Amino acid sequence: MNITLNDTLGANSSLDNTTSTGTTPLTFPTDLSSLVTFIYSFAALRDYLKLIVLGGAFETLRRLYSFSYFSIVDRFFITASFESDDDAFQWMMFWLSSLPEWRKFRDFTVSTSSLGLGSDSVELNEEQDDDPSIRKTRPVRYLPAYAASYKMWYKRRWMTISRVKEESRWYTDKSTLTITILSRNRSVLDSLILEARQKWLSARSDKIDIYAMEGYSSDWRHVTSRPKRPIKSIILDAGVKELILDDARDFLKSRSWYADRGIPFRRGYLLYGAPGSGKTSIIHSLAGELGLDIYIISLSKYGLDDSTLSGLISSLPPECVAIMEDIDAAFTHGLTRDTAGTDLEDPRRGGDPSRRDPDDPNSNNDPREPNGAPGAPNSGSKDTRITLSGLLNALDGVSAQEGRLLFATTNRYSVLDPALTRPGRMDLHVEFRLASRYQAFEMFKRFYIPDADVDEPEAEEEKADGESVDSGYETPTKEKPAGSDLIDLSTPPSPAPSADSLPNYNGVTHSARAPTLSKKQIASLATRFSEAIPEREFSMASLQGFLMAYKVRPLQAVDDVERWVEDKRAERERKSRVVRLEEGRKAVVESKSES
Ligand SMILES: Nc1ncnc2c1ncn2[C@@H]1O[C@H](COP(=O)(O)OP(=O)(O)OP(=O)(O)O)[C@@H](O)[C@H]1O
Repeated sequence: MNITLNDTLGANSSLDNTTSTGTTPLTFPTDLSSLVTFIYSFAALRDYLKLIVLGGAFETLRRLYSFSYFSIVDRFFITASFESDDDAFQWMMFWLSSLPEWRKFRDFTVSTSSLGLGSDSVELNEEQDDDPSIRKTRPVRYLPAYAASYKMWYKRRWMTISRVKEESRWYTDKSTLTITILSRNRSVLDSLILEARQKWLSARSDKIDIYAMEGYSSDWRHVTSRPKRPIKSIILDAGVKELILDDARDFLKSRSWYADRGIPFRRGYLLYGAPGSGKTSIIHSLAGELGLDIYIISLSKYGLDDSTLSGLISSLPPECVAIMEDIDAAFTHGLTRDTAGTDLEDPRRGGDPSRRDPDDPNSNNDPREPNGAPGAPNSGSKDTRITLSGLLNALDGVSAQEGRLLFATTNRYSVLDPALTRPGRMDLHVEFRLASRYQAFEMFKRFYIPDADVDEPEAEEEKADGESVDSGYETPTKEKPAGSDLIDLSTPPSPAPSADSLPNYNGVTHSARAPTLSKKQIASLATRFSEAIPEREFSMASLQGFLMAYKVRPLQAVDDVERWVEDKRAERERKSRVVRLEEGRKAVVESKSES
């Protein structure tokens, strides 16, 4: 093949099969060096070639650099990532915000989004919290900025911290915190994480964390942190609180005792009885007392099935308080072993606790005498999600978590299947009844005597000037009140105060309206109040509701309580008449349609 080069600049070359006059015929190079010379003779190709060689060299160098960088990082650095929906992320953020170096950085994301953080210390200066107007907004937090990389020393080791935003499937604001430490020893990371967790825990010793089920998965999600409720604020019949608390404490100390005997290390508590009698409150308070977090299992949650439930229970932490509220309400007609399954969303089921009147005896308050027809086996709905056997398996199957305290509550004790309530699943059954006079007395006292006084009665014994002060407390006697079979009651025998011995209201503002009463006067008023409350007829929640309306008017509360009792009784009578009428009407319609 002949090639004709018709080009002086090299750019306008043309190749021709024919040799023409005035052109220099070129033969195509057959060896490599003449090929290079041949290509090199084209100016444009020459430039391209230079570019390719240079680019290739740069790329090779870049790859070499990143390869060596990452092999050095792999060899000499430790990298850990923390995801924002995980507890460890919160520990790290809390720890980070407590470092003096953190205060020196100048590049932040300022956000009111909590990212699930319960930590206060990532917020702005605490002094500003005192301003009541600020509490109307969500707390502002300094978070590590997305683009920034923070460099600092940790235990004389170089460390960098960065945060990367993730596009999540669920469109939630998810991010990952990455920490890189210059160290070949992983124990540095271990100690950093332990330190962060310890800091987090000790800063939160007055709070409990509450977790709930995450969507349809078997994961737990941090919902909120709450201040611990003092156990003293729960007023129960004498001995009940101590019984539960001592039992739980004893259980937590007995891991090896259980192991030695081959007994699964789990404890179940069934709190049953009247609505508004303090079942939920005591569980929260107890968790605080034991320093455990709360995990709420909502059996009636749409989409919960046997395998999710089992996954949830097996992923509980080694020590925690798990709560199943209204355990009967998860099933249409109560739990029986024959229950093939139930329709969780059936609005017709009788167990909707929100619709019950806590003080209405017709509303199924007394668990021993349930109003509705209990325990009818479910015929098996197509919407079945959770079954009794699924629940039993989750409670004590092989995957059930060891070390947890499970609290189940119900207002309808008698509809529960014995398999569910047997020892091993529910080891301790505690009944909560409507308020006794003792409880009414104690509630009144707690309501109007400031906390500090209630918690430290000894401090009141002697005044600074030596004058003794009656704390208003009576030593509990062994005498039992009429109608109470559970309690040791201290009924203060103090006489009702005479009208002129009571102070008058002395101001117009909210706080000034509250008269200054001595403990003795409060105790006397509490006696009058409790005498007006019929034994076991009203729930503690409704007594609390009544007193809330008299927040700073204890005298008026005592004056009005009898009328309130009458009104409540009349209202209850009215309601039960309506129910009877409706039932009568229904019966007539049914008998007509049958005939
Ligand atoms: N024994 C009690 N001592 C102090 N407060 C109480 C007591 N019982 C109820 N309360 C108050 O009543 C309210 C409702 O109480 P709680 O939710 O604990 O009742 P419950 O028995 O769990 O009711 P339900 O069965 O309807 O869920 C709370 O605000 C709580 O402070």
